[in-house]
Amino acid sequence: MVGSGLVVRDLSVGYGPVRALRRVSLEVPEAAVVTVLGANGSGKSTLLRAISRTLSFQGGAVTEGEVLLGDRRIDRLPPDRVVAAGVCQVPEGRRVFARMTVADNLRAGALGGARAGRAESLARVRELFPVLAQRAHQRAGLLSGGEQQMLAVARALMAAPRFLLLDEPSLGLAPLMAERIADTVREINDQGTAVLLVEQNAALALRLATHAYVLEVGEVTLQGPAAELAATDEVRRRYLGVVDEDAAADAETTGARTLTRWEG
Ligand SMILES: Nc1ncnc2c1ncn2[C@@H]1O[C@H](COP(=O)(O)OP(=O)(O)OP(=O)(O)O)[C@@H](O)[C@H]1O
Repeated sequence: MVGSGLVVRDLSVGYGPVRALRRVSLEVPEAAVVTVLGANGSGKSTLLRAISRTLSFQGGAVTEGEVLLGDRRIDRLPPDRVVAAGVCQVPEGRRVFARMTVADNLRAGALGGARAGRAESLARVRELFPVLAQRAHQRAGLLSGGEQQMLAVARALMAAPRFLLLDEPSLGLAPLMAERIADTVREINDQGTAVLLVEQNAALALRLATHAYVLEVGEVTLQGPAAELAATDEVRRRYLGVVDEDAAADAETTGARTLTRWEG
């Protein structure tokens, strides 16, 4: 799969004098689910913004490194061209257009994608999220928090991305709704879309992902197969401890063989 995936290489990012990422490297193979775990402020959103080229809207800039999609560098493209290249971000905080209808939100999402695939994309999101089809003519601001998150994901899918960047999709949702979102992420991936998932809910993220990275203060400190990462003392204590002991216990049996510790 190497060669067609999304590759971040030695990426450093600053917001003025604030260094938010230091030489971060990561790979999302085609059709994989990869997760990035990290505490508040560790740089997770910054990483997604750097890939989607929306950093400048937040006053940030890449200072070194590159982002590749297959053999093509995408770190100099404007954000709409990144979408057209097949990489689409769902930002944190379910930013839907609250005054617009559900249907118009979806139409807005399709603007970045190829015109030819629009009907197909719409059929796909209707099937994934029947509730959005039922509420097509309702204002998006009237949807529940979980439904708004579905709409944010659906809107991104309208551009028919090959790589979906998800920023904390479970944030602020009740456990049952978070599970539904997780099921949807799995289904989206089953349909062939690769997912780069940023999450504070490590138990949920490690269940979905095949490969995981831990970011601490802007640096990758640990990476490896998700099951093996979930078995490490560090991840269990810092990211799984209180959240989900069952996941940690399951993971314990898998052992940790191929983890790579990154030394600064
Ligand atoms: N627009 C900005 N201007 C200045 N500094 C910023 C900006 N956005 C983020 N930062 C800083 O960059 C670092 C990384 O922040 P980032 O939001 O990427 O972390 P995060 O892991 O996504 O955190 P959270 O889970 O709280 O969203 C933090 O030190 C943060 O204060």
